[in-house]
Amino acid sequence: MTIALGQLNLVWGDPAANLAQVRSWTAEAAEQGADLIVFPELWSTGYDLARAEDHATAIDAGIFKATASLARAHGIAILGSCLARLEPGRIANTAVYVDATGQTRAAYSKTHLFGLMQEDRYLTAGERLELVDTGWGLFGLAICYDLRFPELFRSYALAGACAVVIPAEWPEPRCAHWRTLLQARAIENQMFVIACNRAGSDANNRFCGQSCIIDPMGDMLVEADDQPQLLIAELDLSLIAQTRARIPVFDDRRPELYSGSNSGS
Ligand SMILES: O=C(O)CCC(=O)C(=O)O
Repeated sequence: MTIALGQLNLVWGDPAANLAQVRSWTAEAAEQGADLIVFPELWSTGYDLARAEDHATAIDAGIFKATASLARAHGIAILGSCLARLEPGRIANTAVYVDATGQTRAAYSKTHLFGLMQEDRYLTAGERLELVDTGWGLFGLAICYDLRFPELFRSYALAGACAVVIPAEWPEPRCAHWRTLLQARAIENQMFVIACNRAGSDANNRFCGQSCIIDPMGDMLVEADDQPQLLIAELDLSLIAQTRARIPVFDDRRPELYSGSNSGS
């Protein structure tokens, strides 16, 4: 499976300008043979949450519909998050996976809202985790701040995920956390971690880029710097079984000793 990461510099509050960038990068990724392209968190608007009411649409309309058409036109799956109107009065930061025929296969609303970006003021948290069957394997969905919650990743691993995909807008001052936590999630769960951050700045933050794909041993298959760029890497999914056979973490777990939501088998 070949995966592209579209590390864009976003235009604040301008879905048309951001969609134009997404269009051209999707075409390029498809030309280069990618099966899936991942874009950053809230790629159509950035963190323009004060105008969330204006930007949000149902996941079968607006920016989501345009993304589905793009996927169909180029025969490539697309994942990234945008503002979604889930029901009247409820707006969420929602990552949607559309397959290469333009079908919406999964929608995950960020379950851990990030107070530093005022998400708790404007958005409603998602209430469930979401796995998508990509045709190559099950991928778990997470968004940015979710990275700080290892239980979410372990839940996906226990449910059979071979990768977790993470669109993000992760600010520069905590770049070391981004890199370290992504690597830890890949190593501890012996799965692929596919993370697409944004580049550039908005009025409040500078973002660190460093989008990457990490394999089940924790090795970087591809890694960006802080500039806008399109990255492409091929995943060898057999590495998951190889890694788990060599270091059998999942056989050696002692769930009976753990408390909390991951105490099951
Ligand atoms: O956890 C962090 O430091 C960054 C999280 C974040 O920027 C987000 O969730 O949008």
